[in-house]
Amino acid sequence: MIPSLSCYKVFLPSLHFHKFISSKMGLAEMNITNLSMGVTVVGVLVSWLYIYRWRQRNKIGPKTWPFVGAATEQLLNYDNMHDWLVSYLSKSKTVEVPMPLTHYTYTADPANVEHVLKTNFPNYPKGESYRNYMEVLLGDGIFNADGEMWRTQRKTASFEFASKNLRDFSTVVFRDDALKLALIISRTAQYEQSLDMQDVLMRMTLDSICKVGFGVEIGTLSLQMPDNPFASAFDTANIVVTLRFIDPLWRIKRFLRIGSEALLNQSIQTIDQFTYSMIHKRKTEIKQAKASGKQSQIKPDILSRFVELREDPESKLSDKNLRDIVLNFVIAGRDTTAATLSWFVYMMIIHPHVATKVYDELCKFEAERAREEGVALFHVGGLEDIHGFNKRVEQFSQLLNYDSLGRLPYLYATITETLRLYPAVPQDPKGILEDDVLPDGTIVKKGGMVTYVPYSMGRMEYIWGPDAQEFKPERWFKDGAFQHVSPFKFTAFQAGPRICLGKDSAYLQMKMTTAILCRFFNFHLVPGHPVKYRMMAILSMAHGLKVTISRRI
Ligand code: HEM
Repeated sequence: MIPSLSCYKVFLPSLHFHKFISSKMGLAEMNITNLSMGVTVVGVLVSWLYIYRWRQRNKIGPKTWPFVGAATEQLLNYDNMHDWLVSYLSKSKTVEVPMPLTHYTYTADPANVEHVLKTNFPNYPKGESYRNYMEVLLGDGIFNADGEMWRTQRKTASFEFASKNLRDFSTVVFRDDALKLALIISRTAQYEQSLDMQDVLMRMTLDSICKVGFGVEIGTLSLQMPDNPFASAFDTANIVVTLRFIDPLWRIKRFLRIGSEALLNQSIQTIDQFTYSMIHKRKTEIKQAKASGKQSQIKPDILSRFVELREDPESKLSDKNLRDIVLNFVIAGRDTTAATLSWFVYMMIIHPHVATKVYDELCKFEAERAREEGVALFHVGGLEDIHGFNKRVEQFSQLLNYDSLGRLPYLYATITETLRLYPAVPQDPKGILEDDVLPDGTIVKKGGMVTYVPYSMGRMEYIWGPDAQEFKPERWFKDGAFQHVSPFKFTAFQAGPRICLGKDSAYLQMKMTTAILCRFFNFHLVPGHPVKYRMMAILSMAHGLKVTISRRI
């Protein structure tokens, strides 16, 4: 306790001196009073904070601080966020993460996931927050749309995706691009060089989706590995919009056009330039084809189909709508597939016994298919016979088509197992329109967000059993046959009315590519290369996947 200074005044002899001293003493008294008040306030604050945190001692999920909620903990764990969530969700199937202006609920409970994605689907749209974060990139495209706008796009796109024309066209595109990739890899092996597999896979899927989506060959997958401004801008935009989810200052940065938001602005300009030029090119080609009566020359790509739809008087599609549609498909089809393929290759590297089983299945398949087609397989005169080797790769690729690829169950299971542990969309947030109670009793409030977490779900023992964290394609088989599981348990493609529209197309490309890669190559990680995910909407590798390669016959 601090004593009051006034008790010393009685000892002072002269009034003048007294006044002088007492004025000085008054100041000191004030300072000490202030100090004592300050100490009291700090004391109260510290006690309050202590009680605030103490009351959360039994809480499962991140502990919060007043005003900022769990934002600090989430920011501190940002680079590791998926595993940070695994640590909480393994203790509780649902965790609450209060944030400054909103409230996040993360769940790995299949019953909750079914409720959100299907049973009470209308209550869980993408939501305003998601829309605000992503609009700059996705616009009004299917990924970012809700309600009627989503329903219309979904209907049209589902119809297009079901078309045999598009499937046949995609098969050819995927085969050509996988073959191109194989020849680049073969050359890398020949010269004993290293290669960033994620980079080449991103190039391959970008080329493919641009061909399937816009009908245009952009040629980023080539031996010269050309820089592509669209691809770099696209990656940057993806990273920055993901950062918005946890950066409370993003709106200010956007307003001031500084930092990450300035970078985003620049990237969007590059993306738009590229996309609008594609749209104009395709429109001109279609106009010319129609004017010369050569409708059959109109390509079966997605953009052409939507440009044609635009001519329907009922359709109100503007250039901006077309831009949003195609960009959404690029986002949907490019990074997801390339990221999955990268994790697949990594799984083959660290699980060589699985790579051997995949290889054995492919060799058997090759022999069977060659017999069926009545073709003699090229004889390769040893690993030095580069020409013969490349010819054999090409010949093998011709044996692959939509139907024959369906006869590789172990390969299919290996891709699926990769997606279980490394889902391309690791967490998927939904808005909340009205207060609701999830099946496990968690109350969710209007305006917050509920996120199902495929990355965590794939690792939960309460879903997959004690070996949940192991990479084991065999888990997908029962009595020798592949067993599909509930999409509310294996959530890599989402589930319910908004289930991924490109699932079959993605599997087609992944099977085509991995069949060629695993049949003819072994991959080895460059020593010391770190493999770690990067925090963005898609689960890609932060440092790429540097490998050396050996050929196998
Ligand atoms: C391994 C590859 C893929 C994975 C793991 C995957 C996963 C997903 C997921 C999780 C969603 C829901 C996203 C959300 O709620 O925002 C989704 C939606 C979607 N995907 Fe895929 N996807 C893949 C490949 C593709 C491909 C190749 C295409 C088409 C070219 C595609 C087209 C779509 C579309 C159009 C939607 C939006 C559906 C809607 O909102 O109604 N996806 N995908």
